[in-house]
Amino acid sequence: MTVAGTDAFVDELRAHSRRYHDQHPFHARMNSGQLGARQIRGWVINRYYYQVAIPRKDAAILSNCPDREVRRRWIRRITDHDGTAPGEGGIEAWLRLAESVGLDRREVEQERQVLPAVRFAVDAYVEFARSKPWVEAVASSLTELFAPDLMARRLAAFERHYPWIDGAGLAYFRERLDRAPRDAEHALELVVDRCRTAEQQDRALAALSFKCDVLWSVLDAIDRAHPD
Ligand SMILES: O=C(O)c1cc(C(=O)O)c2c(n1)C(=O)C(=O)c1cc(C(=O)O)[nH]c1-2
Repeated sequence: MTVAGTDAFVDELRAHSRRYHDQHPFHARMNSGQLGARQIRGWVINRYYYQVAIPRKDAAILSNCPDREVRRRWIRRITDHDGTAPGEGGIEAWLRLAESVGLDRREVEQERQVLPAVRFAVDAYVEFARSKPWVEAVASSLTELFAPDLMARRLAAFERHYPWIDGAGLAYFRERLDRAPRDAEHALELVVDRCRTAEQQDRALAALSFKCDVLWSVLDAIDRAHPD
């Protein structure tokens, strides 16, 4: 569909919240305390594959982006995930989450238990960033507009329903509460600024739809593999 002014465009981007993976039945069960330890572990193991793909996806955006100002801000996303020294960064925090749900970090890092459909979906996201114009790849990151609400609900749910998980393991989600809005605001600014024609706006909307599908497919695969 074609949109006109900036407000209508932003409204359409935000309307993708209806397709965000917070609506997925697996997340609904997670947030209402219905998942068992095996299901939580399966989710953490598979989501690790997404976490390690994110900085590679962001490096692909940087490599396609000729604008120095944009690169200067975007590069923070990579150091947020990788850290700047051993023992730091979001991926390390995810591994601590893995340990606090009872997993062995080496087992998680080996990625042997990652489901084929999760690999396909996450690899498709990285490939999208490599092969599409950088602004479209930035638009695909805009699911992060919807992430903070889900993070807040997830934190509350883990503390309330899963007391067997060490609270220190939840640091990753606490950090995302601040970082996701910062990152999403920057991405939204860029997309609104660079997508002026109806065609550019349609491509940005399609990129965001694609990303909603990536996240949904990841959860479909995890849900199917861990019915109980
Ligand atoms: O747990 C989640 O529900 C969730 C969702 C998303 C998202 O909406 O894409 C991201 C993350 N977490 C996340 O941790 C993260 O670092 C991240 C980076 C990106 C991105 O597309 O650049 N999305 C997300």
